[in-house]
Amino acid sequence: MIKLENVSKVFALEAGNFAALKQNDIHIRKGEFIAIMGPSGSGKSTLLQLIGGLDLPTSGSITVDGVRLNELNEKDRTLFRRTKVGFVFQNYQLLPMMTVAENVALPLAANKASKSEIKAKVQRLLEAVHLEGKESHFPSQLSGGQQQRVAIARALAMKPQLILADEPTGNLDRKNGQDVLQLLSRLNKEERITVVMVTHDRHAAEQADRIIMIRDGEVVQDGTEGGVLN
Ligand SMILES: Nc1ncnc2c1ncn2[C@@H]1O[C@H](COP(=O)(O)OP(=O)(O)OP(=O)(O)O)[C@@H](O)[C@H]1O
Repeated sequence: MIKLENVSKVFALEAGNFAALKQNDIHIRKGEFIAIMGPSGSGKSTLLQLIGGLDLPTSGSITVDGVRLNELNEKDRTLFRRTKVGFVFQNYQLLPMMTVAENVALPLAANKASKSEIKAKVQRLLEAVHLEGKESHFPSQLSGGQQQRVAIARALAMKPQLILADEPTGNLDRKNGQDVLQLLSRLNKEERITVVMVTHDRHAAEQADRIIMIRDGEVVQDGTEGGVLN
């Protein structure tokens, strides 16, 4: 599903070049639930951005669902992100002036679906995250956990094979965090959606099949080999 070969990411800074990721090989199978952990600044978000085609590696190759991201032009990379990947962020990234239904409908509207099609789909997506009845609410009228579930519904709108979640429970209390983790876990198990989640929270990481640890831009431990779960 996801294959990174010898992937490095170097940022050019005034003080010189900075390698945020250094020659990493990572292989993630379809249907896996992966947690990426590591200290602040170790390169976790950078890794997620590369897998999601939000940025390109400086060297090495990245293949996602048979697509070699290095070889896509800007337009195809945008299409890849829109159709293949659902992004979930720590701060939800909902549009505050839009209702819950309008937020979830955003990716569908961009795809020129008809109004009735969109309405029916939004309804189904909100049911899937147990937020039926909240269609006309604004994000500010929901709890953090509910907002994150709206963001997950939006991420699911295009039926992605892959969800990339960057600290999805980072802003949530334990109960709301649990709900969001359970939802990701259910989508992984029942819909066979591959989930790659960056987290600082050991408890959250334990939901995953495998934990990949990153330090200073390098994978230092991989759950399948190092048994970090035990
Ligand atoms: N666009 C950029 N330009 C320059 N440096 C960057 C850029 N993006 C990230 N970095 C640097 O790369 C390193 C890795 O950043 P990244 O955000 O991937 O870390 P992280 O592990 O996700 O950290 P955190 O847990 O604090 O979110 C950091 O030192 C960061 O300053």
